[in-house]
Amino acid sequence: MAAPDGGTSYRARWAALKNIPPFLRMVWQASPVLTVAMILLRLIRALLPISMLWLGKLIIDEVVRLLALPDTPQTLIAWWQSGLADHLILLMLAELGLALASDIFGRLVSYADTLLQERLVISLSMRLMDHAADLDLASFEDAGFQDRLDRARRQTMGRIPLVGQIMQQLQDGVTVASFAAGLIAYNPWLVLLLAVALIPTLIGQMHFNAALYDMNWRRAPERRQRDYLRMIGATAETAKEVKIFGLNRFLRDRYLDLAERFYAENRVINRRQLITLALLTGIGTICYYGAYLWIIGSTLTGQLSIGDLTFLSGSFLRMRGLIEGLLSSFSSMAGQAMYLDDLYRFFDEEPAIASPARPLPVPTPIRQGISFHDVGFRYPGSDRWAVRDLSFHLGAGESVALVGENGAGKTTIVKLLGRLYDPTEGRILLDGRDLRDYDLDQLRASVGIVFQDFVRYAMTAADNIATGRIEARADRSRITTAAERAMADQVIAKLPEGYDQMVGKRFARGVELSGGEWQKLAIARAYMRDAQLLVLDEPTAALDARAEYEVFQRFKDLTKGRSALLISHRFSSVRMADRIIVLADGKVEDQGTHDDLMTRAGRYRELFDLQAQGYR
Ligand SMILES: Nc1ncnc2c1ncn2[C@@H]1O[C@H](COP(=O)(O)OP(=O)(O)OP(=O)(O)O)[C@@H](O)[C@H]1O
Repeated sequence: MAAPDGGTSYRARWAALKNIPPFLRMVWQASPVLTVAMILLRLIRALLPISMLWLGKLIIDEVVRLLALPDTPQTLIAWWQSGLADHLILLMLAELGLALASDIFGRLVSYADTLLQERLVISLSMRLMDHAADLDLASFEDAGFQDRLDRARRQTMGRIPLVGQIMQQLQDGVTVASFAAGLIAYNPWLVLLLAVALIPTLIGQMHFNAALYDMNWRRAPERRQRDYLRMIGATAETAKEVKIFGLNRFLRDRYLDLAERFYAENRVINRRQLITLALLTGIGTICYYGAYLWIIGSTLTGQLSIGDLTFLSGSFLRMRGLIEGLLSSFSSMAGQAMYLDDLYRFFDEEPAIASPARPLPVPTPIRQGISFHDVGFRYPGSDRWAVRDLSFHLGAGESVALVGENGAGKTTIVKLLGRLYDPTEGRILLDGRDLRDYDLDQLRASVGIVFQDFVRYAMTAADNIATGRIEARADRSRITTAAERAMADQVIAKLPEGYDQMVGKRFARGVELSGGEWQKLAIARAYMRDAQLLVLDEPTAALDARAEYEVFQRFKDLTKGRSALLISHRFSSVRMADRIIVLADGKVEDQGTHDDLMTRAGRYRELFDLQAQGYR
């Protein structure tokens, strides 16, 4: 994948500003009410600074005017009684009112800001999860995609403050415009001076933000590796092996090596930034004092009043701070907007596996079964065929076992059955129609697969089973029945909190289970479904021989009338199937019942004898 137009070019940065409107649309979608409230609050707040400064000027001019009067009162009470200070008092009250309002609006803005950001996190996270669920499994197994996903996930959290930043930007923009209007009224050159002082800083800042983005972009794969090393160096899942094999040193050295390279490049860019920006800011300061000189000079020559002096120098000071802030946050905003590309690119990713425009309903019951016709499949990015010229039939109501050595293609067949992938060549037919013609959700709902590497959810035991049919999560009797069928009920009976026991060590109160116990929970998931085709892809490897035998025996009984596919390396279990398919190098090498296969001097008998010998 090519890098986006060199992060170092300003064009890329300006172009990234186009990402802001869609981002604002997302903000709006996250909460229209809060967005409107935020804009109104900030608009009011934007006009308060100039109003207060102007009142300050009026107050000073009034004081100067009063002091210049002949025979001024000598005490405060006398001032009060004379009524001369009435106007001044009014002005001061107005100033106090504005100061109070400014405080209150400030608090309201940060309150609304926090709420809006929270809403955005929620809404973006939901979109991310929904979209990830729609994408193909192939995407998740692709390293390039994982980098994109990683960046997109980061964006959901990392870009959230951008909301506040854009809003602040708008607010400061309005404030600056109000000050600029004031300055222009006095002397347009003042505004120009200010611009000359600040533009070089803006360009410098933009340049360095782009360089940092560019580096982050290029280094995403390494960063993922670095984070992965840190993760395996310090998590509960890996602690055992890391200790026993003494991997700590190896992991931290590799981590350090990657981290140092990252750090070195980061330091170079940051150092350059330090020097350049220090110089540019110096120019800004000189210009600022030039303007200050003009203001003081004009006051001395009587062109400006003392109130004007305070107003102008106040405006100037505030504006400089504001514009500097605006420019730097504008350029950082543009920089952040470049990161948004990653988020959008992720959202733009379309799944290749989807329902057709006019999907067929999956037949219930399935009458003929499933047939593979010369199916060939290559994993994306791989030039090796995982299966090739594969043809076999899985009849309705039939139980079939797949055997074959590691890498023979058993799991690949399971993935093809669940349409996690589509064949590269050939066709898979369900009751005579291509799997691709059926409604995808219905198809997946009619197969129940327990994978070899099933997920161990850090949730309650009941939820671990309910994931097999999450809509039935509240149906406790369905869950307990599924548990009994999978012999998981015995596991659960031993848990202090039974079905409501948190399992796994990730969270507090969690109880760790043995590998076999986890497998029983996973198998129970299959029984939660009303699947017409049930697949056990070797989820029984950690079960002892007796337990596996029993699981398979029950599986066979309980799936009567439904199609079942069993994968196991244990021949004692495999022989229970109506038919056994022997796979080698992604092809069907032989098939038949156990007895058939044992009469032939093929791979099946060889493997069977090998295993049997081990037990003698
Ligand atoms: N995600 C993947 N990307 C690329 N190649 C893969 C992927 N998964 C499997 N393969 C390759 O496809 C071939 C078949 O793998 P598969 O997992 O189907 O074998 P299996 O028969 O289930 O093996 P095992 O008994 O070890 O589970 C293997 O050569 C494997 O290297």
